[in-house]
Amino acid sequence: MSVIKPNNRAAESCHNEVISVDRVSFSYQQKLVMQDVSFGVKERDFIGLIGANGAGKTTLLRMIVGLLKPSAGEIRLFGQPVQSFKDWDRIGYVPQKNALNPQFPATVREVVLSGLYGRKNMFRRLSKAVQSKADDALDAMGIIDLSDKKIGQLSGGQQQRVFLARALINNPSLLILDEPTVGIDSETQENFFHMIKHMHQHHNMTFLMVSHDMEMIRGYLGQEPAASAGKLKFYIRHSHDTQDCVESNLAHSLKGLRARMESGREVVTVGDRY
Ligand SMILES: Nc1ncnc2c1ncn2[C@@H]1O[C@H](COP(=O)(O)OP(=O)(O)OP(=O)(O)O)[C@@H](O)[C@H]1O
Repeated sequence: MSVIKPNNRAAESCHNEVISVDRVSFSYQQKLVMQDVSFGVKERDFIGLIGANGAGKTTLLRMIVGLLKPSAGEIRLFGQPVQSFKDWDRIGYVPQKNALNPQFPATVREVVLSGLYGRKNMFRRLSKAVQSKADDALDAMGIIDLSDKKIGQLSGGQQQRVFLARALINNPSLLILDEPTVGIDSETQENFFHMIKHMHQHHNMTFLMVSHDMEMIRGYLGQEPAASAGKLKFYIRHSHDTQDCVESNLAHSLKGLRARMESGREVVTVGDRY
């Protein structure tokens, strides 16, 4: 049995849990891939998931995004069981890269817009607002100039940026990335990591990322895994913005106090408590 207890510091934080994996096991037919795995991801955490080939990393991500069903246990997203979760716009998922056929007919813009397919009928004329969302995502990835190119004709690194732009079009708060830099040259890899660190630190996004790039993982998330389950290892960097937790707790107390005062249940003179 491998159980990762939700991390203590994260459990104390004021941030909500965005992913909760509770005693999950999974088998493909008779083949047991993982057993009794538990872990939690809080808002603004950055989790690096590491493990040897075949350890079950992709399987775990596919269960989290609802593409596979656990054989046992439960997964919750933003507090909802994954099987009844509807708010997929809050999550961007970039699956493991597959080399695209150079004849693949879609343009970069069409691939990015397909991130909205769940909600939009693509046969309708797209509104200006939707087009501008695509522009924003393309711009954020630095590929706006490639908008009208066929995606199959781009390099691996450029294609990966397109898939990330597709995941970003809904402005998600959680990004799940499965080996996003496989097959990408080291300079592009470095730019890519720079970009996602920036999104983590300045746009308050939460990340769950599978990677074999130990240099990046150790450099950003620490030298040692914070937890492990079977062959899976979890490197974790929490949000350090304790200040906004303090402010959020204070705002919460003040709101409660105001409500009590308004209902006449409590009389407080300034200076009584603060
Ligand atoms: N569709 C499938 N049917 C049967 N077995 C599968 C299937 N997909 C994966 N497996 C097996 O499940 C195990 C876990 O696979 P998974 O792809 O989750 O591993 P991984 O840790 O992501 O590996 P890698 O680092 O190579 O991407 C492997 O032994 C794999 O062969």
